[in-house]
Amino acid sequence: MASKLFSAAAEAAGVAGANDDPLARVLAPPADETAEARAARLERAVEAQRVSHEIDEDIQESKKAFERRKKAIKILLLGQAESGKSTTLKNFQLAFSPQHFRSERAAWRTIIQLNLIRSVKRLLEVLDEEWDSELTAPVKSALKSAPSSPTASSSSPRAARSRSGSRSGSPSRTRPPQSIALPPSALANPAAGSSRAHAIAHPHASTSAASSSHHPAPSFLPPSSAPRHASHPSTSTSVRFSTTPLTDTHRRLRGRLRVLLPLEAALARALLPPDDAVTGPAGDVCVRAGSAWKGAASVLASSGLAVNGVNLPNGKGKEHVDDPTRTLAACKDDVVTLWEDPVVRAVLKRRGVRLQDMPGFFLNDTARIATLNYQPTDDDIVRARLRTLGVEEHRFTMESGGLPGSEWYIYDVGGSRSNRPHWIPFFDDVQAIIFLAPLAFNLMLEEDPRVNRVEDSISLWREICGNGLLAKTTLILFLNKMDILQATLAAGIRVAKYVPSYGDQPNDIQHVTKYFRDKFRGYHKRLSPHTRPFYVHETSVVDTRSTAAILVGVREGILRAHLQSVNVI
Ligand SMILES: Nc1nc2c(ncn2[C@@H]2O[C@H](COP(=O)(O)OP(=O)(O)OP(=O)(O)O)[C@@H](O)[C@H]2O)c(=O)[nH]1
Ligand SMILES: [Mg+2]
Repeated sequence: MASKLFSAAAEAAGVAGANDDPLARVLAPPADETAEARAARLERAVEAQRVSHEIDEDIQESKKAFERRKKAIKILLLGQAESGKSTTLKNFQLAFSPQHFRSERAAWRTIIQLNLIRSVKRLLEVLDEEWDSELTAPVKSALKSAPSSPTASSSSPRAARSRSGSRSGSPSRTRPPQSIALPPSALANPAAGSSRAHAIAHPHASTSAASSSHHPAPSFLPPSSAPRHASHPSTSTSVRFSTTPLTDTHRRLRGRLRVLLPLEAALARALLPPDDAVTGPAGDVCVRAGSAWKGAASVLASSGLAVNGVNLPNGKGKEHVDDPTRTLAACKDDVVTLWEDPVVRAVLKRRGVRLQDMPGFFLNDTARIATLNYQPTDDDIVRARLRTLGVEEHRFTMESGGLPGSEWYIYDVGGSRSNRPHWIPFFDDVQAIIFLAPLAFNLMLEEDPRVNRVEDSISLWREICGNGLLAKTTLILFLNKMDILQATLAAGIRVAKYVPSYGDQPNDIQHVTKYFRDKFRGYHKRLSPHTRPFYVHETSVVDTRSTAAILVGVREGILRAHLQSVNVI
């Protein structure tokens, strides 16, 4: 259309005065036009025609893309933060578009290094908390005449964090238990909070009730156990004495590993322009949807960085960043020694910290990852943690299976509460929702540590089931992280302690899964605007093999429903 206008103008310019077209008259060259002016005018007309062609082609392309998208199958991945949405997406890519998945391998190397550094950082924090708390440990009357130690009279920020119980391998993990408070028809009423793992008895715990009001509560006690006022200040005091099994060797290791700490921020800066790199609630690096982090990370991973500097791929010019790969490799043995040390493990256990439950946990693989020529395996990529912000669109062309060559769009969303309003615009244009709900009955939300994770998942599920915009959408529920549920139950953690209505049913995986599955099924049945089938799968999406088998079934089911809805079958 645009090109027709310009060609008409160019033609008119060439044959000015040859007809009565008013446009041609307006565009006609002046009668006394020189040869040079004519040449310049014709050149401009040709350029205008070229631009016009380009615009026409763009419009055609957009129309085709719009048509393609309209016909394509669209899936929305929903669920709370850390439920496994992005991991499910990676499984889709690995199963149905493996070439594309593997083309991003280099980008994930940097993220996995970041994940490893983050775990080391957390490990060092726990050791610091341990050393801090030994300085404030109270002792009883044997020392009652001793003056208070100046080191014990105030609390360090680390010790304060430790007391608050808000930090652990998985930040929500060490919260004192809170029972799930679901709507009346869901689970039972909340029960009073009680102590759990992190309140492991300390050798001096029994003395705490008498500790002085001038001294902070000992960090090994949950906040609820800490006395508000001292009843007998004269019977106890705090002095500096060693209660920790950690030794000078541990201090030396910690000292050497501190070199890793600045790398996290430096890598994040190198990966992304400031507007795209964001720090998550747990202080982790995350990126906004649509940012070019994969390109930047690939460049960073393959740039063969010099020891002391790197040209940043984000176009911000030169900045000096220690080569993370070399620094990590230099620290490899120290990280392995510290992580495998039985005393360190005992301290972690006593403090109720399970680093292995942290998203993006790679400490067990340090010897393999902290090397100069590390290349991530498929499993590493699937297990890597990068928080999603906003909504990411991923387009697939199916390489095999039903309807090969068909186009699929998968939308991966950020699951934390502040991200949820961004989901709604996608509701009226998707055929299926895969809803991920880990049965983390003993964990709290990171963004609101008062809210139990299963409670949050169930109330989200209720909203999805009852939403009118989604009345015709296929809902597929993944009860995810079954491997973690299995380990939690095997560790003797009882569901009834957090979900009183669970009662005295057996605390095994079959009964627990059935209990929660029935809750989800009940809401699906009761709240769906029209009757629709309830699809549910028990998944551990970090297990790529079993997930691939599940996804083949899911894909065929969605395809069939889609074809039925457009009356093809
Ligand atoms: N053990 C285990 N870990 C899992 C499972 N599913 C996901 N994870 C891990 O949990 C972490 C969080 O998974 P993600 O897929 O990033 O979670 P998400 O739902 O995309 O989270 P947001 O982007 O914050 O909304 C990652 O480190 C995953 O490797 C699972 O079934 N078992
Ligand atoms: Mg995600």
